[in-house]
Amino acid sequence: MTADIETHTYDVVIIGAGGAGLRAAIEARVSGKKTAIISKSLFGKAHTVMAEGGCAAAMGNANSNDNWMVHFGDTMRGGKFLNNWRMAELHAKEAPDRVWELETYGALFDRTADGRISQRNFGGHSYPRLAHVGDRTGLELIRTLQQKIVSLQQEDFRNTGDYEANIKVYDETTIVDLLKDGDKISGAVAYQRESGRHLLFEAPAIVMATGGIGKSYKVTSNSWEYTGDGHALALRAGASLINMEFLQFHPTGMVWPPSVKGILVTESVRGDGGILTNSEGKRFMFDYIADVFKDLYATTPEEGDRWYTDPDNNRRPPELLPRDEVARAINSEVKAGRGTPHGGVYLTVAGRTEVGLTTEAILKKLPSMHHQFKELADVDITKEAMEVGPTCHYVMGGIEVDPDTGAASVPGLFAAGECSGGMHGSNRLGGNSLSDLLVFGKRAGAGAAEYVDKLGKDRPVVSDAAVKEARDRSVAPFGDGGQEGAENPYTIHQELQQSMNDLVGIIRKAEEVEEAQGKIDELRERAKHMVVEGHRQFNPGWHLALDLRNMLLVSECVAKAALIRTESRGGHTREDHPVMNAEWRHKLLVCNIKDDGSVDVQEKEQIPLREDLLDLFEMSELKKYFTEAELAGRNS
Ligand SMILES: Cc1cc2nc3c(=O)[nH]c(=O)nc-3n(C[C@H](O)[C@H](O)[C@H](O)COP(=O)(O)OP(=O)(O)OC[C@H]3O[C@@H](n4cnc5c(N)ncnc54)[C@H](O)[C@@H]3O)c2cc1C
Repeated sequence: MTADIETHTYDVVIIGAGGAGLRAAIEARVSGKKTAIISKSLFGKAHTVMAEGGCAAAMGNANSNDNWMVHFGDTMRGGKFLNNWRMAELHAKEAPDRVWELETYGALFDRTADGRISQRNFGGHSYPRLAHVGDRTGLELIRTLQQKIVSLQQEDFRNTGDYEANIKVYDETTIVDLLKDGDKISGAVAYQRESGRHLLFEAPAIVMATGGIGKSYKVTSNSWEYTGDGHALALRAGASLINMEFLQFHPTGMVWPPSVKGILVTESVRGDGGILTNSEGKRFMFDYIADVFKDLYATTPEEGDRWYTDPDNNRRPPELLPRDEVARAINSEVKAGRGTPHGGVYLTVAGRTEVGLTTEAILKKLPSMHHQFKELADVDITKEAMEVGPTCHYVMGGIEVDPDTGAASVPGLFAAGECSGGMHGSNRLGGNSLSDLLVFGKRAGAGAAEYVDKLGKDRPVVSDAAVKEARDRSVAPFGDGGQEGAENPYTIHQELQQSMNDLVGIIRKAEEVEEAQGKIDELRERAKHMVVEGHRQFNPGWHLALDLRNMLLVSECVAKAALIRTESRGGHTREDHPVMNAEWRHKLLVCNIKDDGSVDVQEKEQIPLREDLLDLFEMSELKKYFTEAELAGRNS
């Protein structure tokens, strides 16, 4: 017992029970480490469970021309060459093994006619590459990883008589602060949602796997737990964040009815043959093929449609451009007055029999979408068009890590999944997150285990004073809501969401981002006076007050980086700097926390792309992204 608080001691603590956290936990446990999994949500209800379309891996099942090099090229192209190339390389090379490994854990993917794992098309991927289970892939992924964890617990029971001897799950438990001994991680403080009681986890290694930050935005596909906790916890512990200006606005969220605005409409709808049209009935994406993609996409609807059945002799339809391109195009159509009655565009699978979308095929391939629209909007997608528009979906930015081990700059801190940064550059391709979770979850778990081995007996120690400080800080919001100057967390959250949506959203300009920064400063001051009433047992107002500390910090990172990057690239579009600038491609914006608690953003040079990887691209393509100086000396 330290500082009169329930204490648990582990080798490795994993914060987050999504795909990244569970894969990291499996690796740490099989490396012989006593491992805890902490999850803010219920076990099984992490964001990964919501993933629909699939998991990208160049297995070559649907087209034997596919291989890791093509996948690597697509990922770099999708990220506009700002990606951490080593991560993109490891990801492309290792994703197939991670998917096949899932099968050994018991995953049941959809199959091709000859019995291999079925792979579907997605935006920005040259070949059908997404291993999937209908449009419920994340559910199967989480189910399988959980099953593997249970099997490890059964093994531990056989050996020790205790299921939880070496791996234990603490769900509905939220980490509020990381603890350090000198410069090294020593543990973390949490509270339990239901009881409000605090817990202390002593551990020399922590893997952050907390997912994204979408709840800082008003219209988002993300659920309640995506409040940027891991980003903020790591930042406050001294780690750096990169690429925070890059947020993915998924082109197709529901726009109607208002209560479900933002809920995702999977990209598989387009991958399987769905088309986007405006209020004039025009397939408008043909007008939005950017120069860098000109030769890769069909220029007529006929060619685009032929591609579904004959991909080797036709180019893909522009509905399958990377997400940033499609989201901007939809935004432009709506702004030009060619939107639907509810401010979106139409997405249609009904009647697309020419690409194989019969009613039966729609129901088989897109059962969740059919159910979602029928239940939430009373729209039958086998007969009617869907109304869709952009929704804040994914953060490319995150904790800066070593690609091979997932280690952050703070000794003992590791990160994987959506809360880590670098892999996807300025824009993530659909399907590349589920594979990212598996590849880098495994690597971070192994990295953490190796770190613990190297520490030996010389483990960092938790200080009672730091635990008390964390605990006191977390209960500080309790008070009398009627007192003068008291602020309500729900009001602060609403104002933050509105500002981020309107001022640092899909299209940005300097004055608006500056206005957002002013608003964040104001909200940070007001947040100091947040008061929550009642007691600590299941008190959502209190939980939100604690989450806001993280959302405000992460929003400050997004706004500050968005102001500094004076170009448009991937998930960062500046109306006042509309062009991609090669001088910015080799620069990262790195966020750190200053002594006064505010965010400092500095430019940092990217490590140049390795020569053999550069050789995978045509010179004509590289010229679109790189400066002349960077390409000097290469054969044109
Ligand atoms: C609707 C939807 C559909 C998607 N479809 C696809 C797809 O088809 N293919 C694809 O590749 N990607 C898809 N994505 C993206 C992908 O699902 C996510 O990027 C990915 O699941 C993130 O996984 P993760 O393991 O990093 O985090 P998550 O799965 O979100 O897990 C985060 C975990 O951290 C926990 N947590 C957070 N904060 C704390 C804290 N303070 N203390 C303790 N625990 C904490 C949460 O409770 C949760 O357990 C989709 C996303 C959405 C929203």
